Amino acid sequence: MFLAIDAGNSNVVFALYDEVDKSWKNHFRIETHSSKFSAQLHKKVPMYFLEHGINPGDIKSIGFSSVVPEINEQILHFCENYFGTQPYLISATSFPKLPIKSLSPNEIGTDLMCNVMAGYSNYAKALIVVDFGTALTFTVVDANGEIMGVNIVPGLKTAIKSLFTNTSKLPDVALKLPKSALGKNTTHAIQAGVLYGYTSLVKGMLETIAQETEMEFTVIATGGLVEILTPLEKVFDKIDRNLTLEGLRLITVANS
Ligand SMILES: Nc1ncnc2c1ncn2[C@@H]1O[C@H](COP(=O)(O)OP(=O)(O)O)[C@@H](O)[C@H]1O
Ligand SMILES: CC(C)(COP(=O)(O)O)[C@@H](O)C(=O)NCCC(=O)O
Ligand SMILES: [K+]
Repeated sequence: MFLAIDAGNSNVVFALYDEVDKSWKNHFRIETHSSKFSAQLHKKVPMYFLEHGINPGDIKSIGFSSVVPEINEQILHFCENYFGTQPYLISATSFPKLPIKSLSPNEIGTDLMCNVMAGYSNYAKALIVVDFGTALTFTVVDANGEIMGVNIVPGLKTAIKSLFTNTSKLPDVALKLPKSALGKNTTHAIQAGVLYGYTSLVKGMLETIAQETEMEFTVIATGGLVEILTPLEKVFDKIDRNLTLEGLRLITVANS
C-alpha cells in the first residue's frame, strides 16, 4: 500500500492508496498549526492503523508533499520510526522526470505541482486547477504541460479570519452562502461580501486568464473548501477532492 502525506497550511492529510483496487482509502487529518501537532502525530497515526487493522509494515512506499517546511523533519522522523520507511519528499529535483514544466521550480508549491500533475495526466490538455485551501490558487498549464502562471489569493476561511482578527466588531462567521447578496445584519453582511465576492472573483479570474491567453481551458477544482461556493459548480468541468493526493502519488512513482 502507498501512503500519501500532504502537508498544507491548515491540515496535514494522510491517505492510503490500494494499488490492487487502484483506489484511495480513508483519509485522516491533523491540524498543521495545532500546539499539539507532535502529540497528535504520535497518537492519531498509530490509532488509525490499529482501528483499521492495517499493519504499518504493509506500507511499502510513502510520498510526502509539504508547503510547511518547519514540520518536515518531524514527519520524516516519525515515518522512519513507525513505518520503517523513508518518505519520498517532493522537491524541485522531482520535476525533471515529469511531463509538467515549471518556470520557477524552486518556488512553486509542491501541492500545486501535484494538482497539475494529476490534472494533466488525466486530460493532457490546457487546464486551470483551482484549489480552495488556506490560500485560493489558480494554476494554469498549457497543452504541452508548461505551467503558464499561478495566482494566489487568500482562501475563504483566511479572508474571514483576517476580517475578525483585524477589526473590533466583526465576528467569525460560518462559511455559508446567504440567499441574498444584500446583508441585513453583520453576519450576513460578511457572508454576502466574502462568499458572493469570491464567487465573482473565481469567475472573473477564469475569464481574465482566458482573455489574456486567448485560450480555452479545462477547469478542475479541488481543496477542502471546494464545495462552499455552490454557484461555481457550472463553471468547473470537474471537482476532484483527491487531485493533490493523486498527483502526489504520480510524482512519487515517476521518481522511484
Ligand atoms: N472534508 C472537509 N470538510 C469540511 N472542511 C474541510 C474539509 N477538508 C478541509 N476542510 C477545511 O477546509 C480548509 C482548507 O483545507 P485544505 O484544503 O486541507 O487546506 P490546506 O491544504 O491549506 O491545508 C481548512 O480550514 C479545513 O479545515
Ligand atoms: C500557495 C500555497 C500557500 C498554497 O498552500 P495551501 O493553501 O494548500 O496550504 C503553497 O502552494 C505555497 O506555499 N506555495 C509557494 C509559492 C508558490 O507556489 O509560488
Ligand atoms: K492543499
